[in-house]
Amino acid sequence: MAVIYQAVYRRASSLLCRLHSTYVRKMRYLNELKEDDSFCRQAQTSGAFYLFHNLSPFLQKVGRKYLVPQLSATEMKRILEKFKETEQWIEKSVLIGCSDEHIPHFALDLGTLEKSVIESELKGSFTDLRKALFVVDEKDSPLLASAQGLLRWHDSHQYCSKTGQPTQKNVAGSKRVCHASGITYYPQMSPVVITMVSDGSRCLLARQPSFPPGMYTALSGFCDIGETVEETVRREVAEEVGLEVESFRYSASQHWPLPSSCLMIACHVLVRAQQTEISMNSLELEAARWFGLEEIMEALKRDPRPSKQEDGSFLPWFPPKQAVAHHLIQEWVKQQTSRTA
Ligand SMILES: NC(=O)C1=CN([C@@H]2O[C@H](COP(=O)(O)OP(=O)(O)OC[C@H]3O[C@@H](n4cnc5c(N)ncnc54)[C@H](O)[C@@H]3O)[C@@H](O)[C@H]2O)C=CC1
Ligand SMILES: [Mg+2]
Repeated sequence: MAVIYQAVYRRASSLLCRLHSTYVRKMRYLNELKEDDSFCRQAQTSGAFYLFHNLSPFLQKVGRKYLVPQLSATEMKRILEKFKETEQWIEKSVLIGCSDEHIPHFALDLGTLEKSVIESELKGSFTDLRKALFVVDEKDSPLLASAQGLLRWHDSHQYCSKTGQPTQKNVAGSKRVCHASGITYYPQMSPVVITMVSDGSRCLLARQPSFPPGMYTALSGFCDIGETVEETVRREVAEEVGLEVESFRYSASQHWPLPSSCLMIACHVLVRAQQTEISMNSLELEAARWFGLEEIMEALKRDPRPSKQEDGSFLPWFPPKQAVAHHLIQEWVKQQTSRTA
């Protein structure tokens, strides 16, 4: 009965969907795949797969470009047969999106299979995510970030934290259930604010001791439970550089997978022009200082990597364009230049 009901429901929603835009149809289709295990299992047989090995994505270098290849279900089967593995492996995959034509996209971690064999078979290499994010085409880095974030969450949530029993993932990988306690676990991420502080004519950037030499970026911090985004921004700016936020403007957000899934919420704030003396928290930061517009524009021209001077010091440089911090710095420059024009 349930099967007939689902078929009727699907037929009715597909008729209705014809009236919707491509985007709406895609989102409805993905939602259905998440909610309906048998529909998703069937979709896996015609899906496209992105491969990972112990959370490192598979890339192919073609000329100077790094591509993120998709494997068809048939190619997946061939690889698994080579290892004498069954197609049940495909069930370990997680849904990460679909094409406009409704080809579902899955990510699959082949961590227990011999890495070098897959690499030579598919003519590419599993690449550390920290490198991969910055060498692939800009449109592919969010895909790698969300796929790896989801695979990492499944890898570290295989047991129920209340009963210690194994949890089972649904086919799409949008949740895990402990059948002993009835608890459903959903993929987690931590909200983090990233704040471009300005006093009206200068902006404040800082560095942590773990950053590569010379790299400065906007202040960041995890949201505490119960806080609003505005409260986190106000607290982090006070904690890290001892300044009072006067006004706040939301800019953009980004999923950031390092070291594990964060939702970066980027904003601009102004501090009181009469109170701009930095009192840096040296437990968290190694340096924090004001930058003028010209110095920022010079640093933006540099490659995003350390460049050592003859005297042993490093010129300031900023995170690459894939990071939302870069977007904040560019926005600040635009705002300052339009003001002075
Ligand atoms: N995409 C981008 O442009 C940027 C991303 N980030 C990311 O923002 C995140 C937070 O930045 P921080 O300034 O280090 O944060 P932070 O200033 O809050 O300090 C980190 C400390 O917060 C505590 N903490 C509280 N909740 C935590 C949680 N859910 N997970 C881990 N630690 C937690 C820990 O004691 C940790 O040592 C980092 O993961 C970093 O990779 C930071 C700057 C730029
Ligand atoms: Mg911080």
